[in-house]
Amino acid sequence: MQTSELLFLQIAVLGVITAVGMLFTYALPAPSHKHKASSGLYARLFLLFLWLSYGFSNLQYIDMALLHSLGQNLCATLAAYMVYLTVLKRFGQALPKTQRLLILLHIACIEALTWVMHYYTENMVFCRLLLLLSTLMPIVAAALKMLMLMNSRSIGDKVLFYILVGAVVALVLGGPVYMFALQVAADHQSFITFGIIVIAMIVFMLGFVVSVMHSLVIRLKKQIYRDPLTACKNRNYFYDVAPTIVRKAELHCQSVCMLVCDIDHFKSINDKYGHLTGDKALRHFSQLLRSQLYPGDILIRMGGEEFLMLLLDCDLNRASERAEMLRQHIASQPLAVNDDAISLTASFGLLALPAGADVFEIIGEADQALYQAKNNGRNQIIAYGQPFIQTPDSTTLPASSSAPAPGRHTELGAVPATAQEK
Ligand SMILES: Nc1nc2c(ncn2[C@@H]2O[C@H](COP(=O)(O)OP(=O)(O)OP(=O)(O)O)[C@@H](O)[C@H]2O)c(=O)[nH]1
Repeated sequence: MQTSELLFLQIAVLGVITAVGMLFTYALPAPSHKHKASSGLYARLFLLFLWLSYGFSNLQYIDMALLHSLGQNLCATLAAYMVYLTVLKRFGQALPKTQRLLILLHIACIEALTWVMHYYTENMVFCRLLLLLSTLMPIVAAALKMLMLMNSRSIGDKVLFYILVGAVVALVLGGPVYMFALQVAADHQSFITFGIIVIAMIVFMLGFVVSVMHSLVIRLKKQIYRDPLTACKNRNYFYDVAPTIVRKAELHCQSVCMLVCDIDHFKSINDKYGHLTGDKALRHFSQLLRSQLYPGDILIRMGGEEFLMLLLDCDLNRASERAEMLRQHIASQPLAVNDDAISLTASFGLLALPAGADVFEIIGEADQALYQAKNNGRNQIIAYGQPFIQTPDSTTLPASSSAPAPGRHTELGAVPATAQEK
């Protein structure tokens, strides 16, 4: 096979790889954010310009040196800027006007310098040096941008960042060797360039895809665990994540309390004011709960008007104080609807988690305490297995016969002193 045929074949194969890569990006889920959605376009343009730069690089073997240098420098620099733009758009950022002008100026300077060098000297060293610096600059800028914007907990972002750092290192160390020291026959050099470009395309596209897919997984996880009405965590979160949180707290020797609460007579709000106002009341209620959370606490809407809180690093004494404060806070913050004020109260079931407790089983006991609070007249707190009942006026009564029997969890501690003193 002749050299020209071989070159043509390599350009064609790289064209097919470019086309497949470009099609592949269309299969990626497009984010709704305008700038983020356009990152796929810039990734495709990166592939296209890299392919074109390979095409132009091969013109040197058929005596079209000026076109080769002008085309290669232009397309390789544009490909490097496409990497920068892909990163910028991945994080939803627009390209500032000044940067746009600087990029245009940079490209115009490169083309002018390339042309001048060709005109005055046969020496290609300057042209190659120019190419190396021109491609290096945008990749370094992309790596720095990535460092500033990336989510350090996202594996996808980390992969893309390390790929960019790898590209910078490869350009700095390998670029001069390849451009100035490698003395091989034309068809061999073209084949090496072909290999380098294919690797650059595959690695960059893989990094881009991993980064996009991983942020999609994070987004989906957020949605799966989020209650759309109140923006609290939902029951899925309780099933999937709560056991891990409790186990971690136990490992750090922290006590954990579970507080379930339920709005009293919520049905009558729906019946009297309608479902939309009922929804408003749920949002209002969840905000009241959220406003009383401490860092590390977890608030979950278990369904309907029932919420669950995991109070971390909090013993039963402190939890009963906090539940009482919460109860009073809810009762003192009616929901304003038109000219009306809908007063809300809630009933609470409280439980300190024994070491090694299964949260899925223990929630049944917290629910029993909650039902007890409802049966006792609502707007009160019952601690499961504790011989006291918290009444609406904050006085503590000894457990009546209707209170939950001190049983499996009496070892959790004595009646909270503060509650008894009140
Ligand atoms: N507006 C609205 N209502 C809901 C939602 N989820 C559940 N509900 C209603 O919440 C009401 C719950 O009623 P019940 O379980 O009888 O409880 P309650 O009226 O609060 O009475 P107690 O809990 O015994 O004090 C039902 O009417 C449900 O339709 C929701 O997302 N929005």
